[in-house]
Amino acid sequence: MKAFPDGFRHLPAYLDIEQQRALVEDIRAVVLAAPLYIPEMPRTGKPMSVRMTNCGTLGWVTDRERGYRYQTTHPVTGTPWPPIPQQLMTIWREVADADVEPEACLVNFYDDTARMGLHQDKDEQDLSAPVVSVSLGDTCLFRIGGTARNDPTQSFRLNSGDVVVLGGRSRLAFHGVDRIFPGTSPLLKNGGRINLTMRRVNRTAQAETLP
Ligand SMILES: O=C(O)CCC(=O)C(=O)O
Ligand SMILES: [Fe+2]
Repeated sequence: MKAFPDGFRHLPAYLDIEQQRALVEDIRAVVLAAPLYIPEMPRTGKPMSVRMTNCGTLGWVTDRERGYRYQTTHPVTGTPWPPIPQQLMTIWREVADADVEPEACLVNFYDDTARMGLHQDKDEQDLSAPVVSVSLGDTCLFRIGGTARNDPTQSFRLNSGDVVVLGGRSRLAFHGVDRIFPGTSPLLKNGGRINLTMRRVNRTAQAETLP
């Protein structure tokens, strides 16, 4: 048994190839409605290597001036995000063990050289719901540690169709993507990797009114 933090789950090959193909078609439609854009690091404006878009009532965006945030509209086109595809909502209901629905689904596209530095997902008000991630296309090397940046980390491969749940004590675990392994999946015609992360952002109205 690997010593991952409580609440971390890796579900290998959660989606079969037909489910993966159907999801890719859904994401193609999302990207047509809400094109991938190049996110910028806060303050420095340094472009990230991953291209992004979102679906859901809220989307996670970042640029030099305003930094990391959730908003209801695409930062470039100004239009509302398309809805989260039903297949993704079903995965959330199956694995999230939460009584709320996700508001945001971040769509990350990695080309062969893209990566994502070690970070926490902590821009959400509601940290009781997990982050649920779905991987499609080329395999990546994923790294996860503890809740402090310098905690020891472990690395493993995420393959197309894998689902990861960051919940409980792993909800604020540092994690990142060190590299993509090009040519490891035939799913995406032009190669690369898609990662979809569903997040609950706002606390529920019910929770706010309880004593
Ligand atoms: O691509 C991945 O597997 C992780 C993505 C991620 O950590 C994020 O979008 O916050
Ligand atoms: Fe993340």
